[in-house]
Amino acid sequence: MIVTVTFNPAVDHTIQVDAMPDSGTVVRTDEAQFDAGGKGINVSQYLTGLGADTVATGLVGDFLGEYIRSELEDEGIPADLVEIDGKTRLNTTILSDDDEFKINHDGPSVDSAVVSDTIDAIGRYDPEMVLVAGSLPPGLDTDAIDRIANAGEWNAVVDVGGATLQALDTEYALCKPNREELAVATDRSVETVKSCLSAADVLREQGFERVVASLGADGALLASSDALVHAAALDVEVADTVGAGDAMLAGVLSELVVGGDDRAALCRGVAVASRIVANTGTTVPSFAELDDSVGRVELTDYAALRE
Ligand SMILES: Nc1ncnc2c1ncn2[C@@H]1O[C@H](COP(=O)(O)OP(=O)(O)O)[C@@H](O)[C@H]1O
Ligand SMILES: O=P(O)(O)OC[C@H]1O[C@](O)(COP(=O)(O)O)[C@@H](O)[C@@H]1O
Repeated sequence: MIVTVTFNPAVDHTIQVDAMPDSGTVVRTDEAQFDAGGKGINVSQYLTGLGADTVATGLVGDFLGEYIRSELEDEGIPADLVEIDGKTRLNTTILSDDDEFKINHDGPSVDSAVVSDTIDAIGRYDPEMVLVAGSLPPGLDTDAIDRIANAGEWNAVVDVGGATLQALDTEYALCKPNREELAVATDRSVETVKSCLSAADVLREQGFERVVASLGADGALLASSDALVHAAALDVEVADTVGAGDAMLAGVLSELVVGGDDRAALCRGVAVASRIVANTGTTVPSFAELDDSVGRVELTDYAALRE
């Protein structure tokens, strides 16, 4: 069982326009989508699609919080959400030609008492893994994440911003930075795949047993005590990349939780992500013939870099 924690869920509004408006003009479109989102919620959605056992926990409030609750229920995603007084946020992605513009709201202010409520919710499921993912709403700091990691016997996993990664103060089983977050967390250059692999090893020393870094169109890498390996991205027609990192992580965790090894986990992560980037928004796609996609992921071993 993998429990996900989203302290700052969002409704993802994805809108397609022919061209971005000029100042003072209006563009109209009939292509708009509203998805229940936030990183942990997305991971639980993809895990459910992959047939893995998961429960989504997190903080929701007001009408957009209700929308998230009802979407998860309609989609059959197990959830145990904590109700807050504030308003769940709306995050907007505008797709125009080949461009993608993302606007993320900070989210509602919350009281730190919600951390104990969240720990109570997690405790009801006795999970092997607990993932804390996404930004922190105003009112919470990195102590909230460390508290979750230390509250039970579970393997703690994080997918948070680079500065947050740097500020964490306990041991984690895995973290999933993207390229920019890897650079911020390590203060290192990440221009080449080799420099990303070295940065991932630096991050491991900061208290992460495994580092899985997603590198957009350059694929992903995994650094652990057993492996230093890069996987190329699959060649797919990209609709948008919203949820790509969450999909990668869902693929990786779904393999690790059943005892799969690092290489198999990385391949599955890349294969799952390739299905999501081919889809608009964060809708769960079909995972039919996923094993074929997993088999097409090309791995390069970089263990020699450590010698
Ligand atoms: N342009 C792309 N073509 C193919 N796969 C992609 C592309 N962009 C992202 N991906 C896949 O999605 C994964 C996560 O993407 P990334 O943009 O690094 O995540 P995040 O959403 O966390 O920033 C990548 O590791 C890759 O497998
Ligand atoms: O909590 P943050 O960092 O603002 O991110 C939240 C956003 O990220 C998402 O989870 C998508 O994440 P990725 O594109 O990084 O996979 C959206 O659903 C959500 O709007």
